[in-house]
Amino acid sequence: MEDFPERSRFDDNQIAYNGNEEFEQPPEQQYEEFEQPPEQQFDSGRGFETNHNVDSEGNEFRDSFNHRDSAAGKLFVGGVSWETTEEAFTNYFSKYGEIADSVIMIDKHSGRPRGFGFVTFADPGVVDSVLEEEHVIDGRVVEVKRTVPREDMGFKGISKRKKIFVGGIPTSLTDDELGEYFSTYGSIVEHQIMVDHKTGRSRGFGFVTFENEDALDKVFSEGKIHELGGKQVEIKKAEPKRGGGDFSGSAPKSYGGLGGAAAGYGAYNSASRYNGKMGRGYGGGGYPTYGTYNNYGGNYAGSYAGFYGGYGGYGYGFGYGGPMYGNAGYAASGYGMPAGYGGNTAYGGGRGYGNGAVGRGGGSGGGSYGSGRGYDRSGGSTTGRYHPYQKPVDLEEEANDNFASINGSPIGGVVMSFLVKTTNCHHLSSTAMAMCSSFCPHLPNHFGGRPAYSFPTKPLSFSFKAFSSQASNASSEDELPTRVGFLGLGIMGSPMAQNLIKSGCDVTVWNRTKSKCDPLISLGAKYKPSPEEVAASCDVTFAMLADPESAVDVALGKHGAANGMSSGKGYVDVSTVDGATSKLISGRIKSTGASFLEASFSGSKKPAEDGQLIFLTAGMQSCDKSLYEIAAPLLDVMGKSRFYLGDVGNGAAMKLVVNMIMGSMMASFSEGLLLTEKIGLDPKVLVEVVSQGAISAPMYSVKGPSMIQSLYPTAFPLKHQQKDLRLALGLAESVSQSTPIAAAANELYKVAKSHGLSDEDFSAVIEALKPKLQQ
Ligand SMILES: NC(=O)C1=CN([C@@H]2O[C@H](COP(=O)(O)OP(=O)(O)OC[C@H]3O[C@@H](n4cnc5c(N)ncnc54)[C@H](OP(=O)(O)O)[C@@H]3O)[C@@H](O)[C@H]2O)C=CC1
Ligand SMILES: O=CCCC(=O)O
Repeated sequence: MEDFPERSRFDDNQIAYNGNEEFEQPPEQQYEEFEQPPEQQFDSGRGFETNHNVDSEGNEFRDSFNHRDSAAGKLFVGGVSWETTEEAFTNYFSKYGEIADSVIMIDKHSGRPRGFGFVTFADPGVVDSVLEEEHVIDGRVVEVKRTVPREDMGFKGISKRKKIFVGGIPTSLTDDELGEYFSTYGSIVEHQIMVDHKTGRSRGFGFVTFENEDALDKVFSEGKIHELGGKQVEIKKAEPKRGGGDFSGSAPKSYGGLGGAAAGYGAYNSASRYNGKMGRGYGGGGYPTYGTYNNYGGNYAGSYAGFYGGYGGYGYGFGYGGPMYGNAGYAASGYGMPAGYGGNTAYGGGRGYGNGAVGRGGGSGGGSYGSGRGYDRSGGSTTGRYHPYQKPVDLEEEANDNFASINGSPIGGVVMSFLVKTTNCHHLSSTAMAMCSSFCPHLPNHFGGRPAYSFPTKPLSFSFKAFSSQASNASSEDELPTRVGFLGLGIMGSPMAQNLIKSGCDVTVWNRTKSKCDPLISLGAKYKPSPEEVAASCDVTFAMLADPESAVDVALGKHGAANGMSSGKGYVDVSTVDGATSKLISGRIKSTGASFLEASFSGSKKPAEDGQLIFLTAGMQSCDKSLYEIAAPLLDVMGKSRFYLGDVGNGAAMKLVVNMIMGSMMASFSEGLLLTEKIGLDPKVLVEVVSQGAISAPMYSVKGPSMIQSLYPTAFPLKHQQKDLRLALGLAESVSQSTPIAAAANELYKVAKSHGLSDEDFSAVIEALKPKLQQ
């Protein structure tokens, strides 16, 4: 699904910056290791945040008192309901003694509470008794922790910032050129463009350390955007790394998933530390800040939470990384919550799981690469080894990990039915692994896969060969084709084409409604007045059209793309269509001597903006192989992973199955929301409850709050969801598979459409269940 980069490009950083503006910190810092358990991260309270969340203008937080003077009586209070007012918060604690100060932290961007606060007692002596008790404010159990002055945490000297992060560095820029540019602001101690350790290619960002802070002031006095190597780069103050790095330890001291950016302490040693409360994942500060739907784990989890997940918001299992994205696994007994609370881009890559009775979260996420490796297989020692960049993964280790997670996962049933022996599958996730067939072919060298361990074999009834790959590994050696066409600039096509442009491709666009081309033209795209002319002028042409009819029309109609195709060119259809349509287009394109690739995808608007789509490709056989290799780096610009599913039609089929599930989930969720309300319960609480349990899905947490308000900002139009259900039902029919749930859901979407909700987000299906629409 939607919303949620390693590429040797700025997109890495874009996720952190452009995709979600919340984070103040460059990715490198977001991924720095923690050495503090969550409560200590909070411990320093505003003092801490002063270091980490306040931007260069220093205006993020209310600051009504000096924490250094008052730390003795100061407590951190986490898990505070959004509903709780400061007055209620203060009143609650006043029963323990005179309050010197109290504050609920507010997100500076959204103005919303961040789910935690601080209370300072005039008499530090009362703190112990407060800590001894359980606290419930406005119906919600809150966590109260002692704070520790930052001075005691070994972060001294942190304010001496002389280092900047530079993002968006053109890949052609050299280290020397970086140094040369910034040396005009002052003496430089060190400068470095970060490179992909595997390929040696620039990752599009770097660091410059000045000799003194004056230089820093000078460089920032000219703004955060500088022109370097002909491109605009963005500078940020960098935070010094703190210690830590290896989180190996014994169970009682282990942290769940030390992951990436907002990494989320998966389920921080829940049993022992939290007296048996399971799965208190301190996520990437996800708790209070619901992003928009589009943001999924992104905004939501990491949202404004300050850059180290654990610091800012107070996870409580609200971040994502849940089954759909994060592969946050579930322990067979008692889970460690679907911990991964990603940060900024936060699809928690988290592998939360645990084999013992003690759930260990596997929080992760954070940007794209939080490895979030915290887990505990047996209740014994825990390896919380953290590496800022998860990729490449250790196949064997990960395979084992994922096996554990699959077993207990709520999607386990589905996944297990796909489980087959895998060889040479470059593993991405449990889902990805599950997709690899026993016949997984030898991947092209650039896939770099190593033999993985074998899952228990269960034969597939499908004959396709499948493999998956994480985007960055697959195409690292490939060059981007220079001339790329893009047909269809709707909700999805526009951000996808935009990412191609930003990555340096020479993009030519066309859209039926020409005005939608204008923003892309202003970004540097060329325009051609017909699909035919786009195809004729490009090496590879992508099509992102509404439905089978428009996909056929644009590809095969008068002045359609096929007319401009010829040998050596490629056509990649990324629209959601049925297999038959895909085969029809493929056949006609191939008849021109060109190649065809099917590449539908999962993910919606925000992942499209963030280059985090999940491609479901097919059609590499025979003549299309080279197109696959050519298209792969382009798909990697737009997406985070690719599955290869075999013959043309399989990509479409997989996409339809995914969307069939999604459509039913949304319909069912809608019923639940309305039922909750009808029986006098708070649907907001339902959203919270769901988000903390096994059925958690980003979709619910992100869309739920707006659905409750009858708001449906469109990310995925309802009409397309109904189209996908219709096509999926056709697919099911073709193999005599019974799909009564999807059929019922389809009817609901049809009702919604008939009431004019076609262009609303598909979550508007809830309206079809409301009495006024049912009459
Ligand atoms: N939104 C989402 O979250 C996702 C959508 N998808 C799928 O991607 C496809 C596009 O989705 P999305 O961008 O959301 O949809 P939009 O409705 O926003 O865009 C549809 C695009 O198709 C074009 N189009 C429609 N009819 C015709 C036609 N007859 N001839 C030529 N062009 C036509 C539209 O042109 P014009 O601007 O002129 O109307 C527009 O460019 C759909 O198949 C959808 O199911 C897949 C994954 C996620
Ligand atoms: O086809 C649309 C899928 C939307 C999503 O994956 O969030």
